[in-house]
Amino acid sequence: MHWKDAESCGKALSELAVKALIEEAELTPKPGLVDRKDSGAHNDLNFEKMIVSANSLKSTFRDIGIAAFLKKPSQELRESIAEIGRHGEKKMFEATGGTNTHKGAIWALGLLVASIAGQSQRTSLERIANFAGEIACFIDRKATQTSTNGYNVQKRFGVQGARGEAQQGFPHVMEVALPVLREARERGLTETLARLETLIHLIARVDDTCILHRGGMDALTSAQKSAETIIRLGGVSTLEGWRGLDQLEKTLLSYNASPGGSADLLAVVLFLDSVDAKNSSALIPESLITV
Ligand SMILES: CC(C)(COP(=O)(O)OP(=O)(O)OC[C@H]1O[C@@H](n2cnc3c(N)ncnc32)[C@H](O)[C@@H]1O)[C@@H](O)C(=O)NCCC(=O)NCCS
Ligand SMILES: Nc1ncnc2c1ncn2[C@@H]1O[C@H](COP(=O)(O)OP(=O)(O)OP(=O)(O)O)[C@@H](O)[C@H]1O
Repeated sequence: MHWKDAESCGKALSELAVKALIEEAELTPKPGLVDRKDSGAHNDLNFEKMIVSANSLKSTFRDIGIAAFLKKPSQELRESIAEIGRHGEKKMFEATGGTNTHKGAIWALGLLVASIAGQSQRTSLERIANFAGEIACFIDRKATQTSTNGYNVQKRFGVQGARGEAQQGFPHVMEVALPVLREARERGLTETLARLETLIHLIARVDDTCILHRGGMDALTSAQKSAETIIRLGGVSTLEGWRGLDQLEKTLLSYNASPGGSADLLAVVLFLDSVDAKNSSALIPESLITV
């Protein structure tokens, strides 16, 4: 995808980012998370709030796309999008009445929107993820919050969380989740099952600070083991694997914990997949497209 100006770039990318957030919320069932069926481990959240929150972020992603248009990773870029990201967090809290719905998603999708907007021509998802990682490695000198859940968990358990995932170029997205999604589609799974399979692989592998701060290391290890069991049983498209989802849900609820970080990374996967699809369709010469 490349655009004639910053505005059309920002608008196009923000539409794809918000669509990915809505698709993540819509995926049902999702163990421990808000979906169409219930609110998982979140008593202050529901499906409608997730959708209102996702839509409230349209201008945030648009503004990030505009600010990053044709810009290379730099300290200046990092700080200008951090400002927009923080403003987006404020909007999200206003839209949800104070509940955290999409903090991790604003961070990850914001960086990726900035990365794509910075490219002067169509490029690979690998390059996009690496470029986003480079932006994330600059220190935001205006960051004010120091005792967030993420920081506290990082200090206590030594895990890198959302910051590390982005700074390393989204390894769980690029090396785990995207290949699982594509392979599941190739095996003929329905889109819903393919996305659920992707989420389960993320839960099995990601050091999710949402789970850690609610339930500690026990909760994280138990959730990862439950997800791993589903994979070992053949995945969500087998009867045994499908039944394993109940066990994963029970495990998460017993710790009052939800895999919010994995859910955010699923939204990232859906976003990158839609960017890739747009890029490939743009390769078809217009003369061959019949409407
Ligand atoms: C770096 C961030 C994530 C702050 O982290 P924080 O310490 O507040 O952590 P906290 O645990 O409270 O939230 C992190 C969020 O990440 C998600 N998450 C948790 N674990 C993981 C993981 N392993 N991988 C990816 N995401 C994860 C969760 O859903 C959670 O909501 C970010 O919110 C931030 O710095 N925002 C400031 C604005 C900014 O710089 N924006 C950049 C441009 S958009
Ligand atoms: N479908 C979803 N359901 C619930 N959470 C999600 C979903 N998708 C993504 N998330 C992520 O999970 C995070 C919510 O996790 P959590 O409730 O643990 O955070 P918190 O509100 O900061 O902490 P706490 O309420 O425990 O003090 C959100 O920041 C959001 O990014």
